[in-house]
Amino acid sequence: MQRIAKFHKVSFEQFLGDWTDAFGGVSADEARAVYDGIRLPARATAGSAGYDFFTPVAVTVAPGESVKIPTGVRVEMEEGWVLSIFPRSSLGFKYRLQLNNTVGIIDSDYFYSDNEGHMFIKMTNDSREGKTVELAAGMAFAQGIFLPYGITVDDDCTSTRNGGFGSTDAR
Ligand SMILES: O=c1ccn([C@H]2C[C@H](O)[C@@H](COP(=O)(O)OP(=O)(O)OP(=O)(O)O)O2)c(=O)[nH]1
Repeated sequence: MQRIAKFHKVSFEQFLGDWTDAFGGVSADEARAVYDGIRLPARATAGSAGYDFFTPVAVTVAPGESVKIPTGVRVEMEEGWVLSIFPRSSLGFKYRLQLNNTVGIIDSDYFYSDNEGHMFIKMTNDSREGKTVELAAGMAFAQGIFLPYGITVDDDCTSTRNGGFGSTDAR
């Protein structure tokens, strides 16, 4: 097995700003308690491909609603690898819990962005049966799989990333 990456927490300052953007006014003490409880992604079994991402707080998503979760986590990867974020099958099967972007792509150079490469995961409860999703704090809600990728033989891209979510559109 190739060991090519390492998860880290973002700094508390980064987390506080992003958490406040996502959920509005929380005190620094409340945000600190959430931050201190953040668990880095982990695999459930030695044969699992996916690193489970855990909810920093309890999350309720009503049918048709979305939630953007600042994970508090960044990932350092060797060049030539990408972290792909997928739904957990169980939550998809039970609730049709979907990732808004269908699959999340975490580029290796995102780590060096001004936002420390803070990963966000946005999900929608697409239940057709009116089921509300209740995720307890610390529950695995999505999974990330490290995948190798190639580039074309005549690739001459030299630009660098700063940010995500359309940050490269201006190029
Ligand atoms: O679910 C996601 C998807 C992406 N990202 C971050 C990491 C990724 O490296 C960056 C950009 O993602 P992507 O390349 O998929 O988005 P884009 O719409 O093409 O934006 P950009 O122009 O910034 O590449 O946003 C997340 O935190 N969560």
